[in-house]
Amino acid sequence: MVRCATLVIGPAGAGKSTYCNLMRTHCEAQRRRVHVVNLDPAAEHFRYPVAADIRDLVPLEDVMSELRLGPNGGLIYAMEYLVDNIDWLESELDDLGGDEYVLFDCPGQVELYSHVPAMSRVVSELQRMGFRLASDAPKFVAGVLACLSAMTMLELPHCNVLSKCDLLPNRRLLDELLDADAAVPRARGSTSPASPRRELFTAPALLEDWSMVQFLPLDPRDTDSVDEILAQIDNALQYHEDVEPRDPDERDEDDPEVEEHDES
Ligand SMILES: Nc1nc2c(ncn2[C@@H]2O[C@H](COP(=O)(O)OP(=O)(O)OP(=O)(O)O)[C@@H](O)[C@H]2O)c(=O)[nH]1
Ligand SMILES: [Mg+2]
Repeated sequence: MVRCATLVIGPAGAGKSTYCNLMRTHCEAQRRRVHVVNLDPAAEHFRYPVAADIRDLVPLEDVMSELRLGPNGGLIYAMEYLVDNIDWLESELDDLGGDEYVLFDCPGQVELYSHVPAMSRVVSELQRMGFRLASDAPKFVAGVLACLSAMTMLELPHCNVLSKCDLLPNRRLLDELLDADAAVPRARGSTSPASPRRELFTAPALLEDWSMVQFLPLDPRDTDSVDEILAQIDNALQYHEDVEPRDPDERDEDDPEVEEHDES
């Protein structure tokens, strides 16, 4: 049985849950079954069918009121509680059955990916369960250091997504920014005083020089941009190597059909 999963991480409001729903819909249109698991104890609304929900194990409100913790302390406690009760997640994931591709919609708090070991322990446990993992971070350029921190802490293949590119008034500027070969000579050769725009050109280009961080633009209206991200993740996970081909007419009884799901 192939078990592949992506951890979708990124700052609060970056678009993690939207990404999970978009990727689920996109994969299902290609007859690839995807499960989305909520690992954010503070989440409230879902636009995707939730295959497993950490709030069933440890609701954040209960942690905060019973232990008199604030939202951040409560979240860290909840993630550590998950690690201590990993059997619960293991059994939920076992129930999904079949060839699995799981998206984990993760909490946004950066400390979980920098100095608190809870998320890297979750990663180790998922690997012990036989999951091939990649992490996928919807972020903007300013998040690059947080992104590097998460990459080194989680030690997983990583695909960095620039979310919300549909909101850009000038997409050409972004494409120039992401074109490292063009940007480096321009930034290095320039004699003009440092400007925010020049800094923007230099930072991602140098990082790409060191093959550390690459960015993929995500425009939810552009199927090609979603395909490109999926292809990068599949490549990192070697997803297609072991997957059994499915009959195009085959339809599993438990194929998800719910398009809109609101827990509130
Ligand atoms: N235009 C546009 N809006 C987006 C995109 N992705 C997310 N949004 C919007 O951004 C807001 C936050 O998106 P979410 O998917 O809830 O972000 P999140 O990272 O899951 O947020 P938290 O779980 O609170 O950390 C919502 O209003 C989304 O509709 C995108 O690619 N384009
Ligand atoms: Mg979310």
